[in-house]
Amino acid sequence: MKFSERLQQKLRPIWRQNHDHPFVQELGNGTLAKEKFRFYMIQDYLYLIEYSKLFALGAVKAADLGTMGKFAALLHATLHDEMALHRSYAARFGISEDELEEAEPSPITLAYTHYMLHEAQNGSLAELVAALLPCMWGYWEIGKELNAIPGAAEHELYGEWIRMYSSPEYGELAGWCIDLLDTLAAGKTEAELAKLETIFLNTTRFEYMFWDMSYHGQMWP
Ligand SMILES: Cc1ncc(C[n+]2csc(CCO)c2C)c(N)n1
Repeated sequence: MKFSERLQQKLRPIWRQNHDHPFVQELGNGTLAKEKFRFYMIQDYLYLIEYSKLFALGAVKAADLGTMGKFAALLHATLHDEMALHRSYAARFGISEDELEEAEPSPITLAYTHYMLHEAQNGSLAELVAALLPCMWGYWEIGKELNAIPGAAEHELYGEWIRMYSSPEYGELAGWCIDLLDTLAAGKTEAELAKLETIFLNTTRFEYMFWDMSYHGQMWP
C-alpha cells in the first residue's frame, strides 16, 4: 500500500470533520456571513505568506533539478495566482494590499504556520512535504466537493473561491505532492513513517482549527 493510501485511510474521520465544518458547508451553500469570509481572507493571506516559504525551503532541500523547479513553480503560483484571489477579494471588501500584509495574525495562524516551518526547517524533505500536503490535498478535495453543489461555483461572492480550488491545475499540484511523498516514504523505517504520519495528522488538525478560528473570528483572548 502506498504511504498516501495509509494516510488517507487513517485520517478519513478527521478529513470528514473538515468538510463538515460549518464554514465549509456555508461556503458551499452560499449562506456564509460575509464578515466571516472577510476574516478568513485576511488570515489566509498571512498564512500564505508563511506557507510560501515552505516551497522555497523545498527548493533548497530538493535532491534534483526537476523537484527544485517544481517547488520554484509552486512558490510562484502561490504568490501570484493563489494570493491574487485574496487581493481581488480584499479589493471587494475595501481592504488595501498594505492593510492585508500588515494585518495581525491570529493565534491559530501563528501556531499553524510556525509549526509547519519548524518541521520543514528541522526535518528532511519528507517531513517538509508531510507538513504541506494536507493543505493542498484538503483544499483540492473540498474544492471538488463544493463545486459539485448545483450553483455553488456561480455564487457571486464565493464562486471564485470554489472555481479556483476545484480547478484541474490545483488537482495536478496536489497529485504531484502526493506522489513526491510516496517516493520519499519508500524504504523508510516504521519509526520514520510514524513521524511523517504525526506531522500530516497535526497539519490536518490545524486545517480544522483554521476553519473554526475563521468561523468564530478568534483573535487573542
Ligand atoms: C489554511 C489554508 N490551507 C490550505 C490552503 C490551500 N493552499 C495553500 S498553498 C496551495 C497550493 C499552491 O498555491 C493551496 C492549495 C489555503 N489557502 N489556506
